[in-house]
Amino acid sequence: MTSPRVLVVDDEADLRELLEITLVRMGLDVDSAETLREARAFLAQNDYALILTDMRLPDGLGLELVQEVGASNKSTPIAVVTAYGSADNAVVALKAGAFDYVSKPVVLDDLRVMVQSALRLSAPSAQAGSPAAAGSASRLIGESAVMQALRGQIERLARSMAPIAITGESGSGKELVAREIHARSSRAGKPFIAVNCGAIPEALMEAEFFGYRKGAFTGAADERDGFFHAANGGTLMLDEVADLPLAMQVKLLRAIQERRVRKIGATAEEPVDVRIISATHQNLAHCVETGKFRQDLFYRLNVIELSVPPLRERLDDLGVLVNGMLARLAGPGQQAALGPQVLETLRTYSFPGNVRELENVLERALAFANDGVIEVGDLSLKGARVAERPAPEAAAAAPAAPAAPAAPAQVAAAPAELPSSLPDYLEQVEREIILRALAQTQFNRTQAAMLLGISFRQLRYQMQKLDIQEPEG
Ligand SMILES: Nc1ncnc2c1ncn2[C@@H]1O[C@H](COP(=O)(O)OP(=O)(O)OP(=O)(O)O)[C@@H](O)[C@H]1O
Repeated sequence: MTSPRVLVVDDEADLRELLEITLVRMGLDVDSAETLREARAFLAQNDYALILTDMRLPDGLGLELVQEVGASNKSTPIAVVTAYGSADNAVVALKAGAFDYVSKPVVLDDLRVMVQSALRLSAPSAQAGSPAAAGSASRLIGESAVMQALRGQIERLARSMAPIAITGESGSGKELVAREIHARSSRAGKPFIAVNCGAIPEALMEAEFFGYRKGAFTGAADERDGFFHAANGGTLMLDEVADLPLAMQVKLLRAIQERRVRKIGATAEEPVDVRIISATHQNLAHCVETGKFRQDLFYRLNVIELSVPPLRERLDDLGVLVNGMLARLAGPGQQAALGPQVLETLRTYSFPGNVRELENVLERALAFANDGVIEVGDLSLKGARVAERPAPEAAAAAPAAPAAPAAPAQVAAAPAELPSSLPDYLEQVEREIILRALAQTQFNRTQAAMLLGISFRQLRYQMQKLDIQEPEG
């Protein structure tokens, strides 16, 4: 079996030699070129598992090669060597389609990690074993034109290390898209860690992201890894990234730029190999304008933007989405289907909560449905005018009666004032109880969470969900 072949393009003899030696020691065959012209000649003759090019070459920029390789249909991973401190070059190269970059002076460990990652991409055996190549069922449902375009982008982006910023309304599928990118990448065998940046108390953030050494602070009884270590070799998704406090943004930028993290209480930094995907339903550029988000971190995270369209802009997918969800929601051996006009009714709804709301609507409707067949009356769509269902007593009183005909006008309204929407009612109750607990504890969320027997994070999450804000001042 022949060794994978790598093309090194660099006019600096010392660096070229260092790269060559390192790659040969990794068991690779290496060709070297000093100019773009030589590189093109090699590329015309051979297929490479990886191309590694310097940015500045005597007859042009390495970037040109990145673009040419990207435009060819070979999809060879190409990485650039960038000058020290030249974050701009790295970002520009990644935007142009580079697989990854290493900065000068080249740290050999970083180089090896990058090369191995590239080789996993080109190795046919590795691909055959990966869930992606096995044609693994994608959880991302949808055949509309926008979804097909999104799938194409996912496939392409899965082959690079470029940071991706996913935007889209709440519940539109941002996390699912991030998971899909990870699952289709050479990192699929390593962890995917999703972190809700808004749900971590500020005081714990550094420890959560970077970990800590034993004894680093009171309560640090054992050494602990942070998210970066946990995601090593894989993907770290920073969800609701706009919620990061400014102080943490600085530390995160450093970690992303240096690809190194220092645990609290540690003296040395440790290398981490993590692909960053960020997501937010806010307008991050606007957060930069208002000073809530650092421009430099924005620039680093936003190398590639991916936008997930809201469900109301891809209603063509409603049918397949519903089928996929019902198949999952129906218990084993049970059926779950839509009755007449249900799909049409769903089509008229705007789904402010997007796919997550659709899931919730179906789950709830299925709980009300007879024999697993959801009727229009089983749907409860916020603010939508949906035909009323017969009063529950009518159904309960005649359980044997098959599908009662349309509600007769004389069915009396329930005397005990049933809520018109159970979820809305429960939200209201939940809000009142949380507010009472917060009032009792002068808005000390830790204590309030304890009073309610839930974790701090759960409370914070519920507060966000119900839009409960701490009073000013
Ligand atoms: N295209 C899709 N096919 C199947 N399920 C989907 C699709 N899009 C979203 N979902 C489902 O909808 C739910 C919400 O998706 P997800 O958590 O990815 O959204 P999000 O945009 O990250 O939400 P948030 O902004 O609240 O973090 C999940 O249960 C997910 O599995």
